[in-house]
Amino acid sequence: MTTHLNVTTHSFTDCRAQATALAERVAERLRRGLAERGHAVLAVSGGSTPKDFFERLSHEQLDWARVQVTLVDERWVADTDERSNARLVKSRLLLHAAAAARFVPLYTGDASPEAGLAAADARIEALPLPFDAVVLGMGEDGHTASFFPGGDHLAEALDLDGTARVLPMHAPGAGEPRITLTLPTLLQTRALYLLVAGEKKRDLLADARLGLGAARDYPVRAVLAQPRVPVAVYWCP
Ligand SMILES: O=C(O)[C@H](O)[C@@H](O)[C@H](O)[C@H](O)COP(=O)(O)O
Repeated sequence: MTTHLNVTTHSFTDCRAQATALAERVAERLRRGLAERGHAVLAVSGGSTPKDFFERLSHEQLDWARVQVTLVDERWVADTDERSNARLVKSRLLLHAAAAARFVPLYTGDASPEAGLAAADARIEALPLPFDAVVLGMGEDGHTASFFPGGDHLAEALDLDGTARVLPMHAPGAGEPRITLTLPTLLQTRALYLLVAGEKKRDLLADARLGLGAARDYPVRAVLAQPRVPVAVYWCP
């Protein structure tokens, strides 16, 4: 098997500069989608790293009313919960110019991700994919989206030949039940970004790229090693 590592890293000494650069890049992608197709679709991650990027992106001038924004994954909690990625996107991204965007949540209000799966799947199916841009993050355990080590649907979620668009995920490190877009769904994108901060994550990513030691099995390696879409890593200390 040939391993393709089509990864470019953009390193910044300043995290605000990183957030600004990625916001400009993503806005450019959205503008191109609007110009060429009349609409654009963006999928973003939750967590703490993208906050500055979201705020910066929210000020970009473009026709947000024709942009749909969804999540690469969601913690199965109400959108009022402080762990909710929807809450984060609403409070940090869908403001200013970006307040006009249409948000497509993954959380359905059902009791479990399994119970909400069909409805969440229908929401993603209704999007005019491919995405114009997908922005991933990464945890220090090597997870990305909700592709957690030891996750109950991990193999299925990473299967490039799989047909599922979204899957539930339960994992020891996940905190709560999750729902996640699968890797083949995330790779239906015109541009793929991985936004990471900190030296520990930089080293982990370097090991994952080379397939060294424990990093060989980190779920993020599946993103770095896939042959379909180049990955642009945006890193700051
Ligand atoms: O809902 C989530 O947890 C995310 O989408 C997840 O994949 C995130 O990107 C990483 O956990 C990094 O999170 P931090 O930015 O908080 O380190």
